Amino acid sequence: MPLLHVPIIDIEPFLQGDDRAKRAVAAEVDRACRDIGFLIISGHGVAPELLARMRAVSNAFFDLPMPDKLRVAQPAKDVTRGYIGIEQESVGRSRDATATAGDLNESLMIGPVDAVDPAYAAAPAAGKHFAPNLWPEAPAELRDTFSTYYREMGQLATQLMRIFALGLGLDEHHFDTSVDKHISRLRVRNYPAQSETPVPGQIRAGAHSDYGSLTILATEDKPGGLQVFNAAGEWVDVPIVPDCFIINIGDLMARWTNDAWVSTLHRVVNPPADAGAASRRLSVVFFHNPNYDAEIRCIPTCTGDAPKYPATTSGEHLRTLFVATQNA
Ligand SMILES: O=C(O)CCC(=O)C(=O)O
Ligand SMILES: [Fe+2]
Repeated sequence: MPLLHVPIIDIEPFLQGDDRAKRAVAAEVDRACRDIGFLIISGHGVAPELLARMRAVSNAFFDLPMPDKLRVAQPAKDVTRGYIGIEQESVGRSRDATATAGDLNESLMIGPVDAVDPAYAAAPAAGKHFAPNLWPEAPAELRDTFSTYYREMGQLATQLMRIFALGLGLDEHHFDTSVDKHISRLRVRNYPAQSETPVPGQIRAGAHSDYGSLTILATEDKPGGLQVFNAAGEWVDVPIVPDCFIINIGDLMARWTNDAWVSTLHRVVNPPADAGAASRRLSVVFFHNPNYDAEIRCIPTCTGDAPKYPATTSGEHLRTLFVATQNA
């Protein structure tokens, strides 16, 4: 019987532990990724104060007048940087070309914060994955806080990829060289309180799956939250557990495992009409993506089946999916 709800897994024994403790964590994570593609982690070691700072600077940014936010507007559809306004994106289109309703959230996004070899960053295959970040002038602490958080999430994601490797029966360090120059994106999403009824079919974030290797989400318990589509075909709420992160795998990881693991459909629903006024919600989302030139070729031992997908690269896979969801 597959898991039908998102499990909570303490990863501290992996971060601290001996070989047996590590394998026990990896086995639980493997089961979650196979069955439902989502898990909640405790014992991750990230300081709650850092998250509190992230939330404070992010809310302060979204509270700025629109002209200030537009100073760091996303420069082009294939550049995953800057401010994206309400209804400018329909994430549902990554899976359903007919999903056109604009999502009811606004967001601010950054990419890598530390310099890599300039020739590597400027190579044609790098595309826009090392485009410069657009930093708002206010709030003043935003740049430092986002950069610290980005680095911290990069480290946590590397550990999660090690758990993944072990869970898939590979050497713990199997993915290390594919993620040492990761092109992850940190995106904060503000879901404003809802005073008007959305148009039919329009929700806070349309049903989609994430694109990359894994996502690390910190959100808050507000009316109108995250739901995942389980193996029984039901939408189930993801519980918000204090000081825990919600982790899910993305399409790239599913493809890498030859679909042994699932990149699960999820969405953010509208609050009930009578709770709309108190429903403002902030999500801090770290989309972990391997190096742009990491080759994503179905790992033969994951299923024993013939590869379902041709080999691709992380950079190409991500660019295609992101561009498809941006509205004119
Ligand atoms: O805000 C959330 O809870 C989830 C957001 C999400 O799924 C995404 O940004 O891909
Ligand atoms: Fe998502």
